[in-house]
Amino acid sequence: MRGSRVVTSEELAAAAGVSPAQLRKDLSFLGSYGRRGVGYDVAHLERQLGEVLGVQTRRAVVIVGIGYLGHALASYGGFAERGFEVAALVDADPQVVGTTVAGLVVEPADAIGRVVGRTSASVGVIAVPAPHAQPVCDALVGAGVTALLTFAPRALHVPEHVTVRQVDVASELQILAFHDARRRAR
Ligand SMILES: NC(=O)c1ccc[n+]([C@@H]2O[C@H](COP(=O)([O-])OP(=O)(O)OC[C@H]3O[C@@H](n4cnc5c(N)ncnc54)[C@H](O)[C@@H]3O)[C@@H](O)[C@H]2O)c1
Repeated sequence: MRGSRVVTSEELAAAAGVSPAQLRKDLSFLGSYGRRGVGYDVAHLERQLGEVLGVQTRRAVVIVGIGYLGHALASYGGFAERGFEVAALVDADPQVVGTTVAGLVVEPADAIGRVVGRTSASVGVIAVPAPHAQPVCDALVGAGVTALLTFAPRALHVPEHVTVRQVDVASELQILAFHDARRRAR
């Protein structure tokens, strides 16, 4: 697909791991219809998906909490190709502040307002211990962040205009264990 001008639903379906019929149906919901016998125009499809997913514009991301998880996230190279730029890193530990991680100097927690203002970040990633997650969330929201991804195992309270997604790997493992146990019991 990379470098191609057109792509068939069969090729896209194979890449996505779904059936061609399902893929055509899903894309049709987004208003994308391929040409019979030709396929989908790649550039057009990319634009259309970008519009629907709201990822056309590059978004700056601030990661708060540069411990094990924050380090791994900051060093992950895969966000840029999805339109997210890790623009700043923040931590409360004086031993961590001032160190360089993935090419960025870690900034102090009391600078969240300035950091968000400088980077125009609309996305905040929270990777601090659970008891600190709400104050960090409040600081990010107060600074203008409207989308939050939190790894802390704690429900966050946010105003209506803010979207929160919580990643809970432990829950995913529990779900996996549940399905595995059921399958073994059969
Ligand atoms: N969802 C998951 O599957 C999953 C997996 C691993 C960890 N976690 C969670 O992610 C979070 C981070 O985990 P970790 O292993 O990286 O922890 P860690 O202790 O290695 O790192 C936490 C970092 O947050 C910083 N911090 C603490 N309070 C802060 C504040 N108010 N402002 C800014 N920085 C602050 C600390 O200085 C530290 O560097 C924890 O809440 C943990 O429970 C979730």
